[in-house]
Amino acid sequence: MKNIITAQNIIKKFGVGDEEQVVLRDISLTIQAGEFVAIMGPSGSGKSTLMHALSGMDKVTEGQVTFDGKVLALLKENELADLRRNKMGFIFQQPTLLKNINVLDNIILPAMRDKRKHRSTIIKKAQELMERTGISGLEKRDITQMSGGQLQRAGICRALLSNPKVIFGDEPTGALNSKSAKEIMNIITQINQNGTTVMLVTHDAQVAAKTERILFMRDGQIATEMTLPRYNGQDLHERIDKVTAIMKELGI
Ligand SMILES: Nc1ncnc2c1ncn2[C@@H]1O[C@H](COP(=O)(O)OP(=O)(O)OP(=O)(O)O)[C@@H](O)[C@H]1O
Repeated sequence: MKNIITAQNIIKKFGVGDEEQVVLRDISLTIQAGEFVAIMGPSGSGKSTLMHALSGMDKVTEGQVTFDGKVLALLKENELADLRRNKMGFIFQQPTLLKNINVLDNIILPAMRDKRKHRSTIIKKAQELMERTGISGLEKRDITQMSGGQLQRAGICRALLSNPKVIFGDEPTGALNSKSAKEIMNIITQINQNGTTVMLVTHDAQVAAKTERILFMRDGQIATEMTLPRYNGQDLHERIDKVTAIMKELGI
């Protein structure tokens, strides 16, 4: 398997002087292409900061992050923006969609910045993704008339449009009811099973239990990690029990 992300001794500090706070404390890790990873840990332990560092959304204070063979700190701003647009997809708790344009236009908006691609090719791909995520037919819908689950599906379509190598999700099911959360997790699992590397920050043991590798953070470090076999729809309760046992052990 190929390494897609490598972090070497990364440290992230915020603030200066008396205000300085060390949020990531010397983290080294490797993510291989195709992995399905969850990051868990108490509030403030540095989960989102770690994801921001690995995706180049934020710079590290010390250490080095390599993404798909490229050292992020050595890239120019426009190269980093290109890398993020073409090789990474982001799913947030609530997708940031624009209210004055319809669903399809929201989905294709970031991809339209790539002048090498034709609008018709982008629309065709967007429609395929809408079909795959169960929102086909809603192309012209105003986003104020969509449910939370439908909006998240649109956010996923937008994230997948560039065929990213890695999908980063920060609490992607955090704002959804349990039925929608389950459906969105099924879609994300499918994305991973089709070969895309997926990394999710989550507080939810049910979500983490469907992944294959869980990094447990505490106080800016990876306290421990566990691996699980690929989830095949069976034994979810056993998997959740394993996750919660470690959370308990770590006092998370
Ligand atoms: N831009 C920033 N400037 C200053 N401090 C920050 C910034 N981003 C995060 N922090 C601080 O870093 C620490 C870790 O934050 P982070 O969001 O990574 O934690 P988390 O584990 O994702 O928490 P949660 O589960 O609550 O989202 C917190 O104390 C937070 O206040």
